[in-house]
Amino acid sequence: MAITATISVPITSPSTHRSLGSVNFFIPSSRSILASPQRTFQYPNNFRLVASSSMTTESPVKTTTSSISFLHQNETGFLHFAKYHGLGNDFVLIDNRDSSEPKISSEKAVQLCDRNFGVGADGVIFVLPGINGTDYTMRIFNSDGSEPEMCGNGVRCFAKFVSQLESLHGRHSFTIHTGAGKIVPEVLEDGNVRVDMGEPILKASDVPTKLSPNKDHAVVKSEIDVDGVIWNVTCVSMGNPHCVTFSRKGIQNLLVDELKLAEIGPKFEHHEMFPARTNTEFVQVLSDSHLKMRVWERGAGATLACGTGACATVVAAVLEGHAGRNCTVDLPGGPLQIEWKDEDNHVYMTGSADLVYYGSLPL
Ligand SMILES: N[C@@H](CCC[C@H](N)C(=O)O)C(=O)O
Repeated sequence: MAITATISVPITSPSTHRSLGSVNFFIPSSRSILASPQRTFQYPNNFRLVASSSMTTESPVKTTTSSISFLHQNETGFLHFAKYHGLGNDFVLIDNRDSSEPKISSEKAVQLCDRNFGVGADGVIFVLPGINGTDYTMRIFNSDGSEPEMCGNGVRCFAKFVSQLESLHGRHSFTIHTGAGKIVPEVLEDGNVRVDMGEPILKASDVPTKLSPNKDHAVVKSEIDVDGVIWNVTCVSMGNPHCVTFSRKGIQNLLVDELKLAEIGPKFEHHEMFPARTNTEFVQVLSDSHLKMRVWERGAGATLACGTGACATVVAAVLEGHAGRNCTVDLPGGPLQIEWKDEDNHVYMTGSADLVYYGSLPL
């Protein structure tokens, strides 16, 4: 539950010194946070945002109308957004329910995602009107401006954002149209979100990968040469493509903390065997129900978590015989609970999604 401890944050135009609005910071409950006395944030278009004051928060307070009204502001010329994260995989969320076209371009999304000159995020997510009988549509731009089909952590953040926009309380669920088809998140009583992520796609040409299928049209524990090193990979699509590896020549169980991700990740992402590029998960098996994973994301690089990647990891672990269908996947940003159900072949993901703050930007 978010609270309403608010720092007064005026946005002023450097040229006219005119007030342009404000940003509210909502601090997650059960934490005590001391904001530094003077913090400066630089936003695109040379607008400067200065937060001064300090505060502590000690007890959870229910979200009040001030956060709701902040989200429903609609002066023209401003982009109102919410910043959320799912285990450190962070997103700018935009209420786009009044139009089926995203309010900002992919170029603008790249600027917003910049961690030095923008808000800083792994992607920008739009809440659009539903299509094909669904309640909402989700679209997302990666931080490089490309548009993926799906985002697991993003869909949990989307669910929490929609709950706030629609003032939904208690346990509730809705349907979301995505590039990966219909996705159904359920916000639980404890604030976590459980998502029916649908069926994994294993057919090589649909992932897509040019690696030769070796098991029922799928690529399971196949060798791939990446810059002279032979890795064993299983390819899975959760709507978006994933290449999962547990081992490479000479190393049966990867020690993921030792990997130089920034060096190896891009070589997988742009490998000729992946015509749509790929997300890559490097996985260490801790037990048959506990995996540790680091990810290099297509279009975003090394992130602290990847929901679709955690789902693909458990599917690959089952196919390679490393684990059972119900696993905890530890990511750098925290754990996800993943179940690949035998009965319906769907993958279910459960994890947190948290509000960081609300903000406004001149468009
Ligand atoms: N972090 C996301 C995946 C976002 C999309 C990905 N970078 C892609 O291009 O496929 C997740 O949590 O699933």
